[in-house]
Amino acid sequence: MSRQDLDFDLVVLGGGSGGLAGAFRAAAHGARVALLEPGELGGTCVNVGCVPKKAMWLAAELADHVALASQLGFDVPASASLDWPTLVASRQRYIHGIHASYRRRLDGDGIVLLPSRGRLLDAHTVECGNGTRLRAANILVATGSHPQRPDVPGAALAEVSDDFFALHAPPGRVALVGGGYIAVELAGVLQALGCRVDIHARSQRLLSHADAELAERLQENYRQQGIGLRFGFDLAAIEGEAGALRLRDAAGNASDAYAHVFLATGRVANSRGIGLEEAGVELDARGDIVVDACQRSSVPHIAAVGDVTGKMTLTPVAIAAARRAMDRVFGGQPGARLDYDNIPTVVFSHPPVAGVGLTEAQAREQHGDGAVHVYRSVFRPMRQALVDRPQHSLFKLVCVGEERRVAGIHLLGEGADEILQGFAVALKRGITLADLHDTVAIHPTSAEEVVLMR
Ligand SMILES: Cc1cc2nc3c(=O)[nH]c(=O)nc-3n(C[C@H](O)[C@H](O)[C@H](O)COP(=O)(O)OP(=O)(O)OC[C@H]3O[C@@H](n4cnc5c(N)ncnc54)[C@H](O)[C@@H]3O)c2cc1C
Ligand SMILES: NC(=O)c1ccc[n+]([C@@H]2O[C@H](COP(=O)([O-])OP(=O)(O)OC[C@H]3O[C@@H](n4cnc5c(N)ncnc54)[C@H](O)[C@@H]3O)[C@@H](O)[C@H]2O)c1
Repeated sequence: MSRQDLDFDLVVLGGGSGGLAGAFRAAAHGARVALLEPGELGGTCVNVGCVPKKAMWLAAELADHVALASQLGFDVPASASLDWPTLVASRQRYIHGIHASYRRRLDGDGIVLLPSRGRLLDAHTVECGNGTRLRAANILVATGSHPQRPDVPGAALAEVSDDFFALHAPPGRVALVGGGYIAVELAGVLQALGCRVDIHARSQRLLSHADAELAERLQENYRQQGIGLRFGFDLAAIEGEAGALRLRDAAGNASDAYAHVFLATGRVANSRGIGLEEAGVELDARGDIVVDACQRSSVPHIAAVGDVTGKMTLTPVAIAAARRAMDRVFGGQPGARLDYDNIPTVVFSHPPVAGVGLTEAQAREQHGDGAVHVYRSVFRPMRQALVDRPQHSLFKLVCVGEERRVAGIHLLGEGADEILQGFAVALKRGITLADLHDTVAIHPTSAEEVVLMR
């Protein structure tokens, strides 16, 4: 097929984190690119994920700071009332600015934006919603994921994280089902903004991906803040009517009544019904697109990145994978691929949980108990100590071998979200405990605890 027979060098399905990053990088390499996005530019992250979530998290932090300020003698009420619509309006104004800036960049880079859902007719042809057919040498699938609802009676009565961002008033008494990222983040935000929250988790602890000791301490923190935690919860049904919903467990017990029930029970790839399997693209049992280390699907000129692949479903991962895939296809870098090891993560809880590398349990399993050395620092950040609050931070290093190579860094406490990034670079470079000790501390900070642990 010659270039003249094709409409584009690349058609991208999805204008979220991965799709936009892939389109921009391909265009930078000189490719003729079309991008299909039926919704708002920016996808989940910008519209119903990281960005609005962080805005709400910042507001929740502010609520806490107001209380602190009052204890420190400032003439402010101990609990300031929030005009929720004003907060939402500021948040949405910020998000509209992101949409506009993406539109300008697409225009500037000569990328054709089609406000349409795409469907593969064959391995080189994408059909838009209005029937237009685009022939492309390469296709990038970055269609993301959607919330999964447990298959129980009454599940439709409950809401999901998308609905949380559509709230125009504080939701009052709230149940969150799930013990992962979203349940933990929304619980922290809502409780800090004056709601009463219970988490109902199927697991025996929160945040199964995180170091167990940090998760336990976060649980203590959440209980102190008044968040109800129920573990081993097996959801059987959701009953009642809007405004007074109850959860029933498998043993038949009914919960208190809640004004809102939010399901945060994982997400499912947007991979069905868009012609992928018909075009020869392999999906696994969960519906994730199967890709190799270079993001190639089972059809080599069709690449996939981000949530639709189910691999580390985070925005920076989708972006990094997309850029490298486009460097491989259009940038003359045949070996370009993302290293999925040692990707740092942050859960925006109150306080945040940040981690990179192996948890203590993973290190013990991989290297054996004898080779693992764990260092901890438990301390009260100055802001908490000044008002004699009980909240402590827990910082933890997991080192392996005689040379004490740093294999994991796990931080729970205020500032953890900002502290980890630099240390994640160091861990990826293979530093040892001695390298940390050789670095002079910055005092007085929480971050200095990382280089002072012995
Ligand atoms: C509540 C919440 C909070 C989060 N917080 C964070 C965070 O703090 N940090 C972080 O790193 N990650 C966070 N995430 C995860 C992050 O949002 C996702 O990992 C990221 O958005 C994935 O990017 P993507 O490009 O794969 O998909 P998306 O960003 O979801 O983009 C996919 C796009 O494809 C479009 N699409 C779907 N089907 C088609 C089709 N057939 N044709 C054309 N277009 C189509 C969709 O409309 C959508 O815009 C959060 C997620 C949620 C839900
Ligand atoms: N800060 C961040 O980076 C951030 C924030 C939010 C979301 N995300 C991404 O989005 C993804 C989705 O978030 P999530 O919280 O929905 O998923 P998750 O995988 O983090 O957690 C899902 C939780 O739901 C529970 N669960 C599943 N089915 C259940 C059922 N039937 N009944 C009760 N509990 C059930 C699981 O045990 C788990 O605790 C995350 O895995 C993460 O990759 C990232």
